[in-house]
Amino acid sequence: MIELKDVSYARLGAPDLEQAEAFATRCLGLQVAERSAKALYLRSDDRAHTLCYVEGDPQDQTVAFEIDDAGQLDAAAGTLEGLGHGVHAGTAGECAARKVKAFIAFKDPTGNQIELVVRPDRSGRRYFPTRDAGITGFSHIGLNTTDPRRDERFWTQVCNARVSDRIGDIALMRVNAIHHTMALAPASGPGIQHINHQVASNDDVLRSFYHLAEQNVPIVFGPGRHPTSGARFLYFLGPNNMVFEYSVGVDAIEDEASHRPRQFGFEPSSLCMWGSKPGGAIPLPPS
Ligand SMILES: O=C/C=C/C(C(=O)O)=C(/O)C(=O)O
Ligand SMILES: [Fe+2]
Repeated sequence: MIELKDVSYARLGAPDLEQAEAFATRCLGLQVAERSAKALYLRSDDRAHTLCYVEGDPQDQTVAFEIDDAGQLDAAAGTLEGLGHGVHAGTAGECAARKVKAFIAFKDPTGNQIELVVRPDRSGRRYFPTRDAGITGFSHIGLNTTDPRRDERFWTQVCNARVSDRIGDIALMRVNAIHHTMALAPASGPGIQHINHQVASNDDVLRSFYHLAEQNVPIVFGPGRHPTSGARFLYFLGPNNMVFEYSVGVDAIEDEASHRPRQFGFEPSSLCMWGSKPGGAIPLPPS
């Protein structure tokens, strides 16, 4: 079994790094860790980076998960190869570009680009963004799936993901005590469906709602509260239509052994207990 410990970073292709930087710093509230002509590294917590925009095609989207050590990385490569997944071991240059000691890259059954990393860099400096969005860290991702049952089997039986809850066929899966680190969202092809950052308080969610609306950032869902994890949330669009989420108050799974996934219907009330519906925000009064 491949033992995922946590989500580590997302790498997104972007044709316009300046636009990505403006969004990340003025809207989302990340800290620029490093910038070069071809890449922009962003921090959201004590890690050296958790999001990297790389000059290129926005369809090029990768998510990385941390595993414990090099021995487990070798074993993971063997397991994946045995199952017919092509595995690429990161070169020294590729490891440096990801700020990790070692990694392997492969595609999940939908074709999502996944990296497993060992010893991602931490920063000795405190995370200190230019905009105070109250972010406490990169927490989970939504991953597209073209076959939810197949991909749930892959993540739970090959990796150590456990289903915390399901909404219709959307599995919310954990790899540690946090309610979910990944959510599988039915789609017609691979890709990252959304990127979540936790914030410190309900106030942060609502402050950002007004801030983002003022910056003309499209709000696509919320403010609301998920019945599944209990989190208060806000979803909005970033560069190249990537969906970002702020949330606060995601449940922890208290007792790993006794937790049973709950089944929610695929309907608006399963997505938000306050009545918000995906696709539209509360209209703001004219200023
Ligand atoms: O629309 C449902 C989303 C549920 C949750 C949650 O329970 O927190 C998410 O954050 C998610 O799937 O992204
Ligand atoms: Fe989410």
